[in-house]
Amino acid sequence: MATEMIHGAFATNPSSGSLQRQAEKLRPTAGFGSKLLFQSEKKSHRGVGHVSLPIIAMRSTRVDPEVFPMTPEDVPKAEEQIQYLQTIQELGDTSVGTWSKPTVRRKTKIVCTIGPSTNTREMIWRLAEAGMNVARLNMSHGDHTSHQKVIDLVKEYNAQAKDNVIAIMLDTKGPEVRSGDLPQPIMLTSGQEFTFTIQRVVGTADCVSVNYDDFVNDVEVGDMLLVDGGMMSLMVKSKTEDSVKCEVIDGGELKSRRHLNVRGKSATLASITEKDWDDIKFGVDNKVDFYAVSFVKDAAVVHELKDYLQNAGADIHVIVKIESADSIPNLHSIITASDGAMVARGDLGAELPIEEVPILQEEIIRLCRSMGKAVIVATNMLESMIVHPTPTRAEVSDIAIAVREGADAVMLSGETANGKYPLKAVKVMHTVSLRTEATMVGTQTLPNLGQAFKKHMSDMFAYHATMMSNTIGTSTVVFTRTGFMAILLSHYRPSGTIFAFTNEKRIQQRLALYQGICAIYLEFSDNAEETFVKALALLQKNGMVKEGEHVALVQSGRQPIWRSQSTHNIQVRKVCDK
Ligand SMILES: Nc1ncnc2c1ncn2[C@@H]1O[C@H](COP(=O)(O)OP(=O)(O)O)[C@@H](O)[C@H]1O
Ligand SMILES: C=C(OP(=O)(O)O)C(=O)O
Repeated sequence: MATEMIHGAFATNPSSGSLQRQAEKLRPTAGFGSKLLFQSEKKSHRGVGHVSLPIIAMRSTRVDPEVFPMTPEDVPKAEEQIQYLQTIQELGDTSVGTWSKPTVRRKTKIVCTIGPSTNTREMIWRLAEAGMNVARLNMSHGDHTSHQKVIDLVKEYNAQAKDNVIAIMLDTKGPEVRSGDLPQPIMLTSGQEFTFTIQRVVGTADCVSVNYDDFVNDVEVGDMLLVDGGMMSLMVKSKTEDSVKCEVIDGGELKSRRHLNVRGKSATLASITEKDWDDIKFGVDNKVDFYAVSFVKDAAVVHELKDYLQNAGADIHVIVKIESADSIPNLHSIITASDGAMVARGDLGAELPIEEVPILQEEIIRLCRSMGKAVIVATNMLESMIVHPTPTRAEVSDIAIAVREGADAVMLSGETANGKYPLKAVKVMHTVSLRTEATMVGTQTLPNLGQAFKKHMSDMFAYHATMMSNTIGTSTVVFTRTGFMAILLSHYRPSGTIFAFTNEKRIQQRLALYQGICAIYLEFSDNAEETFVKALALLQKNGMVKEGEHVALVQSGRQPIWRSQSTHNIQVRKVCDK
């Protein structure tokens, strides 16, 4: 039975696309060489009911699986089973059992860009209370002093928060091409002539500077220039040594420092610029949790950054922004080298035809999930809420699609950075995600985690813990020092919350990005059982689990915590009053 379940984890997803098929080829074929023991234990502990279903794998050499049946009292009674099936039929849902009713928490995380609308103490607090999980600092704007202030405020918030800590993501400016400063916004009208110059000048009604000296060399007559992600477009008509003359095709209002893209082309600049290295060092000094690296084109740049971080002794995860046309042929190697990816739809939809964006979004999410990497969907999610208090129906659908596709997080940019309704935008994202997730219970297919976890014992335990918690409709409780096991569980997308206990504040903060994880700081004691009891009591005290509720409890991972007692351990426990 156990062996069949393991194979089930790697079953082919019939709806998979080409990238998934590629990942399928990498799937593990061999078993895990572990010994499974199903045994019952009736010891009662303070705040914890009977240990009903421990599954423990001892460290062992390869042996055939040996399965012991559950004790009769662990098998639900016949009438309970009938009631359970009736509930399933009524709800049209295959995972929520009658064993327990866990509290519903939002699983998809929310990334908020912090800017002039939200960079105060009051707004950081209110954003966090409204549902922000990750604060994003866009290094294309502001300076180190203003970003430092935000980092300090988030850390101050985290110091007093329990289960709701906020991760910090530093987004590099990268080799982005932007128009220069204008004294005030100007109107571009279709048919008019307009010039971009590489000279550092303040813009006028018919000319603006560009921040990239090779711009003149990179563009050719006939190229289509997109301003502000395609809000305006201009056709290149002629070039001189330092300027590019264009005809405005689609006009609009041009403001200071807007994105400039050439349709179908990536700038021939290194992905990490001198300014970026300076910002990266600022991130190391401030111990941020994630870098979002702009305009990554190949895996080499990710390796370069990871080497730098290792030499600096910095434990910061690297999220690659997929936004460059050049990155698409290298998607697999780029994502393999990284800790996760962001579908940066703004620049992506400017460098590539816009109709490619939803297709790439789906494929990038699928690829990340098959490889056990985090994935964020970004840009324009609630764009109209920058100026309006309610979203368009299309924006609501866009969030629902990202949630259904299995993104770890959805992101707000201008909506929270400089919009009029930042808190309302977060609330909309929260409620739409929660509502969508409620329709998905038990329907999320398990990802093929590919070769990253090939033959790793923890992979099998994550799979079985997910099966157990889905079958009986429980939350999962995991103990993790590095975050590895919690992240692995998250990729299996169990239907209940993953309560991840860690004794590292940094890990608690990092886990804020991952789907379904509620990370809680806890000092681990030398004794495993004492720690389990303390963790369940804490969950109960905070109303995260209720008396009578079951939880699936996991102790596994790359660095098992209580190594002397066992390396891997899954149990089902019933929470009961002291
Ligand atoms: N730290 C900041 N300081 C000032 N303005 C900011 C900051 N972060 C964001 N903004 C403003 O919010 C807008 C939307 O944020 P974002 O989408 O991250 O930027 P962009 O689209 O320019 O890359 C920016 O264009 C900028 O006007
Ligand atoms: C997220 C994006 O990047 P940025 O906001 O840095 O332009 C994007 O292009 O969609």
